[in-house]
Amino acid sequence: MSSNPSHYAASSPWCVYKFGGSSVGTPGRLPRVLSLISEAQRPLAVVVSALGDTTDWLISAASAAARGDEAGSGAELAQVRSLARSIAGTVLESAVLTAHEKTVEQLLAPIERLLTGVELTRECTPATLDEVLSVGERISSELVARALTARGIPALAVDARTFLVTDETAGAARVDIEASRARLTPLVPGWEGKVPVITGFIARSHQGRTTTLGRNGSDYTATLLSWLLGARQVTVWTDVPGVMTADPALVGDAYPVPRMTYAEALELAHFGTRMFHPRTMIPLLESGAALHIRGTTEPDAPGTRIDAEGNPDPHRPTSVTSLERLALLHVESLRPTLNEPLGHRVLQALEAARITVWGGTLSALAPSISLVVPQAQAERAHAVLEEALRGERERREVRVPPPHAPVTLVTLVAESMGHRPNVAGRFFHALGNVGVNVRAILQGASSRSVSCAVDAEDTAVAVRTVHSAFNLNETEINVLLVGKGTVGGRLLAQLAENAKTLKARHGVALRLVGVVDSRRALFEPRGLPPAEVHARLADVSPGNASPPDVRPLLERLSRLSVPVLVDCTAADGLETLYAEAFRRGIHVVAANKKPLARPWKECESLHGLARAHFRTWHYETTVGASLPVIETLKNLVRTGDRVERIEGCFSGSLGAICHALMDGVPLSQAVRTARTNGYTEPHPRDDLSGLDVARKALILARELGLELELEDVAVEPLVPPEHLREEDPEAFLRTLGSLDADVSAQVARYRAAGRSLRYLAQILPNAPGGPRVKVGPVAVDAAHPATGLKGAEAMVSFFTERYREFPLIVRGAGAGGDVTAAGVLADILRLAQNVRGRR
Ligand SMILES: NC(=O)C1=CN([C@@H]2O[C@H](COP(=O)(O)OP(=O)(O)OC[C@H]3O[C@@H](n4cnc5c(N)ncnc54)[C@H](OP(=O)(O)O)[C@@H]3O)[C@@H](O)[C@H]2O)C=CC1
Ligand SMILES: N[C@@H](CC=O)C(=O)O
Repeated sequence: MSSNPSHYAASSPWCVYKFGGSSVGTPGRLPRVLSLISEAQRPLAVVVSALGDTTDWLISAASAAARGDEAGSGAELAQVRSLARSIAGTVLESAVLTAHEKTVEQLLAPIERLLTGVELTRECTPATLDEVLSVGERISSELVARALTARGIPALAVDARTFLVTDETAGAARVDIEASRARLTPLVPGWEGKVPVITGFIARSHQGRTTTLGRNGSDYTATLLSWLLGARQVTVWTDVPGVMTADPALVGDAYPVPRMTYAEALELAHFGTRMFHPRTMIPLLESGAALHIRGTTEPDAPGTRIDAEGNPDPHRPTSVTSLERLALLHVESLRPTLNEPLGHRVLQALEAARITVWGGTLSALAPSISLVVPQAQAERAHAVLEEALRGERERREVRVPPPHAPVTLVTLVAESMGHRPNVAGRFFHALGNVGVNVRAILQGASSRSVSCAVDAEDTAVAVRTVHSAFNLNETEINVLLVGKGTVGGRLLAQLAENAKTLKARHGVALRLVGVVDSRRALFEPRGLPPAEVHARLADVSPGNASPPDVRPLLERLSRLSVPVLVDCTAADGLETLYAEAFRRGIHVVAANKKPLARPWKECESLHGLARAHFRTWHYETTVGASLPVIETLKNLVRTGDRVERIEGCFSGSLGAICHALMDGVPLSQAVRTARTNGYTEPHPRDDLSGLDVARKALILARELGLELELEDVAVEPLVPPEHLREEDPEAFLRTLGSLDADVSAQVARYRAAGRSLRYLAQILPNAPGGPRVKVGPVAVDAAHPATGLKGAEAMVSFFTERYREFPLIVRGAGAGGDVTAAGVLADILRLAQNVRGRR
């Protein structure tokens, strides 16, 4: 190839369009292709691929023939014929159609004969296969040229074999550019005033054999042609609106990159973008022509322009790719130094065995080596290394462990890598934050990309996380909500109300992907509109399991970026779900106190599990709804203060009930009102028994590091225990009526004595004889700080070494759907803040 770019620099008025198989071979799309051609500037050369899946069918036909399967081969060819006929039928009138069908038959006849030969010899050589495949593009170019002509656009079908000259390599031939130029030059005047519709992918060897140009060969034909014609621009029309920031199948928010350099495109092609083959770029690098990738379905969208300049904006988007089905090979040194560095020998051995090495890390001094190879070649590569390092292994100098597979190579292609700080830092920080285990790090020598090998199961989350850390102004959080009652219901409303502000002001895109209640489950990874959840859930028929099994949903949730399980139930046993969530890399935000009140050891191991998997478990709302009680306590402990006493009214419902009683409201009515206002637990018995307050006290005590159990909390219920046996909440409320008179009389006595009924909690970490925690009703005097509490107000006073004279007091609404939901939302946002990949 030429080493003198200026000699063949893009300077002619020619433009080149290339249309892929789905653009020309999907019913209904060809008319759009014809319109795009008719509107394009002239002179225009068009390159086409084979229609739809024609190439795959031809490959199958050849394989069937090689097996001697005449019927199978015929069936595949019948598909080729049928598609050619049906697509032609959409754009050609009957007279032209008949002529076209005749041409198709003429093109297929020699291929059928060739396949008969293959059947007889039971062998399809690569050269024969090239000949068979060539018919696909020839049918396509005949069709498009005819359809253009029929629309009054002069066009002619051009077989690229008339000018593209290659070596003899079958399957991926090398183009002889000078010989091709010599053949093309005399042909071009014949194209005057017409659109040449040229076969992509195929060429002819010096010896006159049909050859093909390998994967994405038609793109290569188009860029080669642009070079030969001196065209300034090649437009590749595809199904997608340009080169995307990530694979849209993995990342819903991926968007087209407006501009990039050839070098970036090459890097992307190398590391997994299936849109173009690195070879496609070579003619462009030589001539300086721009490559434009545009979508046939959105022809007015700008698409992606690839040229020498790329995008000068320092905040331009960055692309993330993934290359899957790989394996990681290690050579581990068992000695601090070796006599001879191994890198060269290792690479040489793998190269001799024709094993593709996608990348690796090795250094001149440290002998340990990591290499990424195709999974299909991993076992062979392992054997090759064992053999190559036999001496070292026998001397116990190195170890070659079995390959680790499957892994995926995740690559960030960033032109700015080399000249902007913290690109790699942000890449790894983002992955670390979502707990993706980076198994090996590879930085390209071009300093234009950074790659790492991750376990295959982490592919989606890794790609999404890196994509959002670099390309989105927001952190995307995916929420699975369990429980949609008082708190969960208000959370849904707040998600609907605040979504826009959260995105615009705080850069957080909160996506609700699933909702579960006691009977039904709904999951939609693309997101559920929170306002529609109640109606959508009502449409789901309850499954056999009640409550539904949430574990399969965790699997799906874990594949999304920043997955969060939000527990707004009061259900028992959710600790097992949390454990499963942590193991799967899912964060937990909970209003449910029960998992925190499990036996100390169990609870500690759950915290340990969260830490081990780098997950967070936020539960601020479990004490005092959205009052900052737990965070305040954590801060006191973190900053080295010594907590001497915690006390207060921890229950919003009991606060409201006591306050109503003092106002002369009967107990049964006070409890019913508290329940209606959403202050009580699903079963109000949990409040009146003191159990709910005991759980809160235990949660705070454990935050102090006290190894206490729920049974260690001394609990005095608000009403006598014999009235706390009814299981059904409604029936329970009715039975409370029998207590109304006694309770009212008692409260009247307190009032007469200038006292008020309050339900207090006290934690004494340093009490003589060991920590003491107690909760129960107290008739407090007028001077007591709890006397002033109104309605559902809660209050937590921290008496510490630093806050001895004047305690640190947290006070405010201690229950209610709205405040609690706001606290849950705040916990989710706190998590978002922590996991955010910083720019
Ligand atoms: N209310 C408040 O002021 C505060 C409450 N909290 C805590 O918030 C949690 C929720 O309270 P609240 O909203 O009042 O309770 P609700 O009874 O109003 O709602 C509970 C929800 O959980 C669902 N649910 C119950 N069991 C299961 C299960 N096993 N699996 C899946 N879903 C289940 C229920 O389903 P279904 O709809 O089918 O019945 C319902 O949607 C409790 O743990 C409470 O302690 C914390 C602070 C304040
Ligand atoms: N039932 C609880 C609700 C919050 O945890 C209370 O009354 O405080």
